[in-house]
Amino acid sequence: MQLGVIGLGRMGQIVVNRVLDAGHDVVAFDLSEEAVATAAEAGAEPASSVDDFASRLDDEKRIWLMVPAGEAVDATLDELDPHLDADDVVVDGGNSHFEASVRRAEATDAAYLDCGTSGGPAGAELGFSLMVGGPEWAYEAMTPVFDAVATGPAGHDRMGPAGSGHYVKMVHNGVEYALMQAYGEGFELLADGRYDLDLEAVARTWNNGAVIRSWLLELCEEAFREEGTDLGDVADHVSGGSTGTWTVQEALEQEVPVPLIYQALAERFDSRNDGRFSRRLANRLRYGFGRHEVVREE
Ligand SMILES: NC(=O)C1=CN([C@@H]2O[C@H](COP(=O)(O)OP(=O)(O)OC[C@H]3O[C@@H](n4cnc5c(N)ncnc54)[C@H](O)[C@@H]3O)[C@@H](O)[C@H]2O)C=CC1
Ligand SMILES: O=C(CO)[C@H](O)[C@H](O)COP(=O)(O)O
Repeated sequence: MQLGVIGLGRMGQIVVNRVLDAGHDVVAFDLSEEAVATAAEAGAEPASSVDDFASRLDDEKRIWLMVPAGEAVDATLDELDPHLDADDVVVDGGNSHFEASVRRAEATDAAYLDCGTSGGPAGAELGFSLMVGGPEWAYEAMTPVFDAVATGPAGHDRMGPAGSGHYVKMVHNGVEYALMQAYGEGFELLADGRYDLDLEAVARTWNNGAVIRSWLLELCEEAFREEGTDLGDVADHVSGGSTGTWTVQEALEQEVPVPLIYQALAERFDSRNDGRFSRRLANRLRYGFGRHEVVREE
């Protein structure tokens, strides 16, 4: 089978490599010539533009987009659209908002599959977990590619109609935030608590048979091993947050309580503030009602 891949960054190169390793052909394009050259070295057929890319694909085009979510997806689809018809399949494997995916599925002539991709660059060896939404025939047509990119046949499934794949991935990321927060709080208590503990040893012990063992906990173990039990100079700053924000917005709309996911998201936002206004005001209000001393900045 032949697959065209657009977007050859951290994730796209893995898609290329895994599909090539499974014995399929790949045509590759990226705005970065360096990224195209890397894919070509791995065995992909390089393309120099979207038009050139489309001209190298078979009549029934099978395309995987792995560009950043948002404008890049729309820009790529705008350029691809004149080359697409109803026999073609386009997969968006990025972290797009599910409503954008529904809109794009309606707008294009091709069959559109929204594919939530989990595993990250670190999961390259094992393969990814793929959550796919869109027409059943298109999912079936892409099965050899999904088998190659995922951990295998059990690593992907069709979640439902257009949007459902990215919807499930959005919630997956919300769960990811809450799990990270829970591990973070537990290790913070251990770090600041009564015993002088080696947190790498704690994580390793937990990872061997404990109820709370997981890949994220293995990554905690790795972090303590590589950064030290006090995390060295790793800053109190967490970036990102779009998928968690969408999860909380959707939970509010559906009136489903997700306090843990919200709290984890709020902690991220809080990590980017040097001095929280609300806490400074609380500091001053305690003086207002109780004549408690105001703690002043040095
Ligand atoms: N890195 C991760 O852990 C994961 C990322 N994702 C999602 O996968 C998608 C890609 O992520 P990464 O590979 O990490 O990003 P990246 O930034 O490493 O790579 C993106 C690539 O797309 C190319 N690109 C941007 N606009 C383009 C355009 N209009 N036409 C052609 N190429 C274009 C860039 O040159 C770059 O090579 C994003 O939606 C991301 O949210 C999903 C799961 C995990
Ligand atoms: O989807 C992912 C993991 O599952 C990606 O790593 C994503 O980039 C995480 O972004 P954010 O931290 O902003 O949610």
